Amino acid sequence: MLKEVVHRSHHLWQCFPRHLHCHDWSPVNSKARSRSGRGSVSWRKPLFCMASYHRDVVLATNAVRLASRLCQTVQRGLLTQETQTKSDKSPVTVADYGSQALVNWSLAREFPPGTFSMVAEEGSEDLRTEAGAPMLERITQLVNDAIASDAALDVAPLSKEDVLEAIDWGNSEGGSNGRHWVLDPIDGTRGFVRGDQYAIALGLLDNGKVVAGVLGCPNLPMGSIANGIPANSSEPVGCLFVASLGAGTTVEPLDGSGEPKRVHVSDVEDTAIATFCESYESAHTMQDLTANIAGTLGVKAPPVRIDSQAKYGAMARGDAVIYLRFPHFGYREKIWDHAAGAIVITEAGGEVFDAAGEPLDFSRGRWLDLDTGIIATNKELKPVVLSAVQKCVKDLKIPAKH
Ligand SMILES: Nc1ncnc2c1ncn2[C@@H]1O[C@H](COP(=O)(O)OS(=O)(=O)O)[C@@H](OP(=O)(O)O)[C@H]1O
Ligand SMILES: [Mg+2]
Repeated sequence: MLKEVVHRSHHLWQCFPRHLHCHDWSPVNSKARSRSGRGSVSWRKPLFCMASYHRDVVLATNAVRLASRLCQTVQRGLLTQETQTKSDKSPVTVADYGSQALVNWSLAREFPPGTFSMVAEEGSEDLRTEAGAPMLERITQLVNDAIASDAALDVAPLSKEDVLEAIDWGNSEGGSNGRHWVLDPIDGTRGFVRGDQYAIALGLLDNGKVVAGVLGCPNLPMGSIANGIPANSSEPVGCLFVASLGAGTTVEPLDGSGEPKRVHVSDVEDTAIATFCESYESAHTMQDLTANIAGTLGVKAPPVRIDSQAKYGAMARGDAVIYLRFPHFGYREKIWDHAAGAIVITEAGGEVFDAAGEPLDFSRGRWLDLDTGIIATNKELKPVVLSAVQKCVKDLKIPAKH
């Protein structure tokens, strides 16, 4: 089946120069028909020529929406099955693999395998073993259910082999030359298991720079979370953040029920009224250090702690003014944990940098090679935040470059 899709995509691909695609999606959408009981992830049609990454953004948005559906299904099941313990990792793994397969499959409808590079978290090795067979069965079912739930996708079901193949399109090492997609199929695994925040994070690198990013945040309220995430609120949840170089950052409902709106980072310049956000999990960031930095800055509000790159999205629309992340000694950051989030912030007018004040370098393969920590804030506050960070890091005597 994939071969048929790839063939059609390849034909499309040959018709248009790279980065400047003026076609609508009629070859895909002409087959779409409305079927009762099936929603649509609102596949967008690019109608006219726009900035160079517009087409990539459209594809990425559709891919993330589709993967979000699968993740929502799995999380719902995880939280409702009484026999399922929350410490059981298997549902998470199923969702990770399924989300990665769907994003890769979606991109491969337009970029034939072999013509796009994807740096993603998962590989299919374990699923190819006898022990992995039941899991592969379940993933294939979830992937096909997600595709079937979309009225715009009238394609034959994927086989198990198709799913394995799609997962493995994510095995690129990235690097400083050319275009590389970067995917975290479920960022914030622990939040996912708890029933809290997580994100499907898809970025695009061009010659080592992040040029586009899409964050699907299925549990993030559309309204501000500056004062934390309200329990049992009637606020609509599910946000999609989209950013591309020079085009700004937008947020819209993940379910396609509303229009994208431009967002901007907070313009607060007084640290006494600033808020900061950080990882929910204390194992993921040195919360003593971040408290110290916040204290040095005179920040009074308690931290907003949420999982995943949903933090970057929340910050991009001004819910928090500062983001502080300081993993414990020895942890190496991976590019898929920050690529999409970083451009969501920078295109919203913010800055993302390490403790040396340098922007993050995504050109070195699967890992980020940074000085201590990751910090984000608005341009006005960067000098004062950086100075507080450097003072507190020095006091802590953390070895540089960890
Ligand atoms: N020990 C340690 N230190 C620092 N960071 C770690 C660590 N272990 C994991 N990770 C990565 O953190 C990703 C989760 O993002 P956050 O840390 O922002 O969220 S949270 O901790 O769940 O609140 C998480 O992403 P996922 O693995 O996709 O969930 C990890 O890549
Ligand atoms: Mg992650």
